Amino acid sequence: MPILTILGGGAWGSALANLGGKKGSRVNLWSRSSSFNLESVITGADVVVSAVSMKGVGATVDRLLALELSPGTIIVTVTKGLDPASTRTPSQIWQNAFPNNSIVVLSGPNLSEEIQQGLPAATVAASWDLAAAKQVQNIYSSDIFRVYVNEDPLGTELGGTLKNVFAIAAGVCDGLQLGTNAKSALLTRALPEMIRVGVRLGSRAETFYGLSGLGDLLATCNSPLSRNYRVGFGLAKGKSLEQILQELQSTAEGVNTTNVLIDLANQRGIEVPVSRQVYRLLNGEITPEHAVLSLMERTLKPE
Ligand SMILES: NC(=O)C1=CN([C@@H]2O[C@H](COP(=O)(O)OP(=O)(O)OC[C@H]3O[C@@H](n4cnc5c(N)ncnc54)[C@H](OP(=O)(O)O)[C@@H]3O)[C@@H](O)[C@H]2O)C=CC1
Ligand SMILES: O=C(CO)COP(=O)(O)O
Repeated sequence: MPILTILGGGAWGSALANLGGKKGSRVNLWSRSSSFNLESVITGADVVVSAVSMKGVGATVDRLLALELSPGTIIVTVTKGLDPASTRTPSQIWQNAFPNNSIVVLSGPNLSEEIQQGLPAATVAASWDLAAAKQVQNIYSSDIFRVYVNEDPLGTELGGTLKNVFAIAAGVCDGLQLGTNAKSALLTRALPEMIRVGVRLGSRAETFYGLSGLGDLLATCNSPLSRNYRVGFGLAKGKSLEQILQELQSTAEGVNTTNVLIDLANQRGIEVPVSRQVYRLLNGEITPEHAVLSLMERTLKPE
């Protein structure tokens, strides 16, 4: 029976603990408020899943570095964010800290509330080490959770990370009641923007057409269960970002991701028109209506 240790007892960590238990793994769920110590649940673990938000990744890596993690332990990262200081993804941070361990990215259209209700979903386990990805596939696949594998961890991770920026835009679109045509245009233009960034950072374009890219874009941009969508919706309804985040009482990674993405785009000269309007909106430079107008009035070009 595999031993699975989840780090982070938030919405997604809790759902992943339940999903892991369904398939018969022995599951430990650890969070900073746990009464047991981290070492006791790391020792002997076959798989350690990091389910903390971006702001907790550095501290979690440091905690594990202080312990003896076996090189045979697979590290799975499910965080959908970018590090503001280095612009690196969580899997890059984990790989850098643990060069001898296999790192697997688990990402897809996986709204935790639906999964906790037992509704069916699919996802992707991605790694340079395909055997490790397949091990995670076996541990997590069940009658309600179908896991695919691929060998593009960066593309898989960036799909789940970048779609949060567009989920904010989609929330604005729905909050302003712009209609189905506008929403379709937004989501369709979001995909090449994600691919442009992903390919420049070293991912494969085709990964973004799969579950972790287009799949997660559709789920998150169409669901009020998404916290990032709710950020955009709230802004369109005239609430301040501060008030929205206070009411959410949960993680909306898209806010930080937008800021880091614009840094990256500026450094590398990547064209990200939709993300740039989301950035200006989040930073109080424009109104939601002005953001829409700016996109409509861009220089005309071929599709
Ligand atoms: N909810 C969802 O539907 C999905 C979420 N994700 C991603 O998973 C990640 C976690 O999201 P979610 O569980 O929903 O968020 P929550 O807001 O529910 O939980 C936040 C988690 O991050 C941890 N955390 C926050 N700050 C720190 C810190 N400074 N040090 C250590 N740990 C910290 C918390 O740890 P602790 O438990 O110790 O308090 C908690 O586990 C995000 O990147 C999100 O994008 C991915 C797929 C689906
Ligand atoms: O990533 C998610 C679903 O795949 C969760 O989206 P939110 O973080 O916007 O709630």
